[in-house]
Amino acid sequence: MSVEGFSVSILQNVETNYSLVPVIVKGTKKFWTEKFRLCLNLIASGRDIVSVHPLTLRFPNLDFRVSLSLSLYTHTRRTHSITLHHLSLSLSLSSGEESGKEGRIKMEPKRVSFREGCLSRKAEETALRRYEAAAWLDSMVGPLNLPQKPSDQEFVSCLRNGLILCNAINKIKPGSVPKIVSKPLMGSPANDNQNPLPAYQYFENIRNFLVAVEERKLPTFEASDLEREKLDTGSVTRIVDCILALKSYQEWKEGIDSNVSLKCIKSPLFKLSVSRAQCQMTPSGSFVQRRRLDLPSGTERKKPSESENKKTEEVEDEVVRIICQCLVNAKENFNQILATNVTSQEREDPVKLFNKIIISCLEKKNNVDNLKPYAPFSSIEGKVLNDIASSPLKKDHNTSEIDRSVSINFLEAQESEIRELKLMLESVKSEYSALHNQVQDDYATLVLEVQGLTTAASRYNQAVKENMNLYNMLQELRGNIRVFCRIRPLFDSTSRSTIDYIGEDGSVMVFDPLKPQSTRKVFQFNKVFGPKATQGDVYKETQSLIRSVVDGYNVCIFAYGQTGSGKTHTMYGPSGGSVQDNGINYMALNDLFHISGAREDVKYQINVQMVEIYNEQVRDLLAEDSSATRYPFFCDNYLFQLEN
Ligand SMILES: Nc1ncnc2c1ncn2[C@@H]1O[C@H](COP(=O)(O)OP(=O)(O)OP(=O)(O)O)[C@@H](O)[C@H]1O
Repeated sequence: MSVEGFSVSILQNVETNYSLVPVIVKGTKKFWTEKFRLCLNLIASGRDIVSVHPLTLRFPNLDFRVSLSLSLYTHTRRTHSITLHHLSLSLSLSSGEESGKEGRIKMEPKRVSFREGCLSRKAEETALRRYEAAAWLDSMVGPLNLPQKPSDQEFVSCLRNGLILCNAINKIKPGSVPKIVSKPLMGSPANDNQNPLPAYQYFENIRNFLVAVEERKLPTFEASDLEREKLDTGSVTRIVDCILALKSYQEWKEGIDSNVSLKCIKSPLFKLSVSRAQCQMTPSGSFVQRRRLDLPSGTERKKPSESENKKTEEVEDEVVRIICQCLVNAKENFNQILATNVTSQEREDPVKLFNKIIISCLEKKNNVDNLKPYAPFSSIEGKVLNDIASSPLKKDHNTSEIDRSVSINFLEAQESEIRELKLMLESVKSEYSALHNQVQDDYATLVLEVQGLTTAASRYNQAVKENMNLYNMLQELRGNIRVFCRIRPLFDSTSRSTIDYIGEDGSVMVFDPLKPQSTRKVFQFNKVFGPKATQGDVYKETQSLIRSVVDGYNVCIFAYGQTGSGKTHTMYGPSGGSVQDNGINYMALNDLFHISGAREDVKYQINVQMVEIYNEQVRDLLAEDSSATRYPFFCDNYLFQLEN
């Protein structure tokens, strides 16, 4: 990819997944500074990088000998580890002759543990900030005759007499320190380390410097931090913070690198400062225009007075100072916050990690309390705070104390509701689990019952089928053709019977009553009904065949005999008789309707036809048309359908 003539090629290193960035060295120091920042942005884009910290560009001399020191922290999701990678760029180029020569950032990844990485990073950050502060002072009031990377001792010793600090702030804003004690008093040694000023003299400079810094609401330090005996990391850090704040103050005051800074530094404090600087650089420089730049339009209704402007600026400065202090505290307590408040899961996501650190810092009581005095502002000042709290700038970065307190209350309410919802969820889950178990039990019981019923039904059907088979098998065994003999009673009581003997085995013996000594004849039948046998006795022997008809078997029952032997009496019964005198036909039809009606799963159709065979002529006894009574007459018109 190409960025404004600055050739940047990002190559993927498969093993480490880092970027190698060949660059062509052209341009000025300022050009390089901007391009390297762009370059780092390109490196950081699209990667899971916890931090890119810090970027230090050194241009110690004019032969374009460039060194880049970069600590890149990346987070590996798979192993949940944060890895520190030291990147260094070393270009050794002569001025002019070797312009255009390619340089390359060398990657030297070094894996360290998370805690070690944090400690190492903090120490490195402290050192780099010290170098940056020294470089800036050198550019402002130098030369300081310090090494490129001064130690804490060297750095503090250089500042101890206060001359450099006072000159620096006077250069930013002349007259900030009206009187600088630069010469020893009578009888005192000359200066610096060989002849340091008396303590009370450089204390005068330091005190004046700190007063000037404090007037501008910038981070300060204690004068004792410069004392040799109390020199420690915290003291040096406060001094460095003060100097770098002064540097930022100088940058926005002069409007240098405003665009680049806005792009690279995302702090709302810095944006607010830049916005303020831009307002001051406008021709009118009015308060209204400043509001238009960084606050909503709601504050444009009333043009504030001069005193209100001043008061509003003071309020803004105080808010800015508190927020700045909050961020500094966050930086100093970074390790503690990481160790106590950040879970391993949150470390996976850089955005979550950043938000967690900021929220942990903002949750300190002091930060909220510091802003409370400004909450009840009812005039312009209140609007300023409200505007700051509600401005998109604040919402984007979650750093405003006012909005933070509202957010905390909102989050607490949300957490309370979430807890209640969780309890409800647990209750519903338990109820659902109980119902689910009950349904499962009922379902299992129902399944067992259905299975039992199915089994019983299957066995019942099987039993019915077996019974039917056995029944019809029994009918066959009893004989498919059965011949019964019924003996009609005598009409005349004086006449003599020809029946000599009726056996239980179906045999009957007959003789001639006029010749009692004549030979007797014996006939064998399936059963012989005597003269006293009733209609029911005769039908009882034939009733079993009616069920076989319903089971699908063909059955025929007919009477045979000479005239007046009682065929009609047996099959129909006597005319005008009672129900008990009904013949086989009536009783058979009654059973037929009864059995077919009991079997609901089968639909039966019953047809009745009545014919007479007389003198070898067949006649339909149910036909209404006498001409159609003679055979053949079998047609549907003469069939009587009797349905259930
Ligand atoms: N078992 C009986 N008990 C009492 N009376 C009977 C019995 N059998 C027949 N009879 C009577 O005998 C008479 C003749 O019977 P039936 O008419 O049934 O004979 P049939 O065989 O039908 O004669 P045909 O062949 O001439 O029609 C009838 O009056 C009938 O009531």
